[in-house]
Amino acid sequence: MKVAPSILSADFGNLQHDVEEICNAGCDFVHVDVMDGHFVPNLTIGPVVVSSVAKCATKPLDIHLMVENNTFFVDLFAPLKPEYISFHVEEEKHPHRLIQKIRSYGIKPAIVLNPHTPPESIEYLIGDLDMILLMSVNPGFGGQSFIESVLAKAKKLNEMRNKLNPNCLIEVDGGVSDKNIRSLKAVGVDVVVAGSYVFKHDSKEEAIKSLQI
Ligand SMILES: O=C(CO)[C@@H](O)[C@H](O)COP(=O)(O)O
Ligand SMILES: [Co+2]
Repeated sequence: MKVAPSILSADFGNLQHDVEEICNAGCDFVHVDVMDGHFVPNLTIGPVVVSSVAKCATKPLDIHLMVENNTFFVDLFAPLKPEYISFHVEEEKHPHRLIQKIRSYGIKPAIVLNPHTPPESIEYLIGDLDMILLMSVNPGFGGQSFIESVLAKAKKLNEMRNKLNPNCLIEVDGGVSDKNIRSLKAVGVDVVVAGSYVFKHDSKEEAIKSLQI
């Protein structure tokens, strides 16, 4: 299991320190939550701050867009060369076109599904994706409780991707901890995002290792 700590739970007054700490502690990706105050009722960081994060991160960035105007934000973040840019399918009229645009920048495209969005909604996109991100909380905030129904959804999605695109990873984001990591592994999840669980631990290394099962 790969682990992407979400810097939403970092200390923004000491962001460089916290980014370096999770990278040195052995995380696989640095998860960056971009919120615009419209798609979700919260506002986070833009390309100025994320470019500082990119400079001190020694692990690849996993940018999670929670915004209304996806194309505008893809153009804004592409020069920072993240490994992944993911966007919410609920907020995109032309997801296939946006996947092509992300790939044209040399970035791996990923799609995010909110807790209520069925995996079947992306059946005809799976072949063009590098990762699918399942939200296991309602997007917008860290520190929420894990929604159990995502386990059945991940199981169904795992069957779909094994058939249609075995190289496409499944990522789960929200309320992930050592309490649910085994259940997530059992249904075929490849990558977990963990914000509050990692950052509340004194030893980031122990926290990250406890999820890398
Ligand atoms: O995208 C989001 C929230 O919208 C996440 O990436 C959270 O930041 C995860 O935080 P925890 O639930 O792990 O505290
Ligand atoms: Co996220």
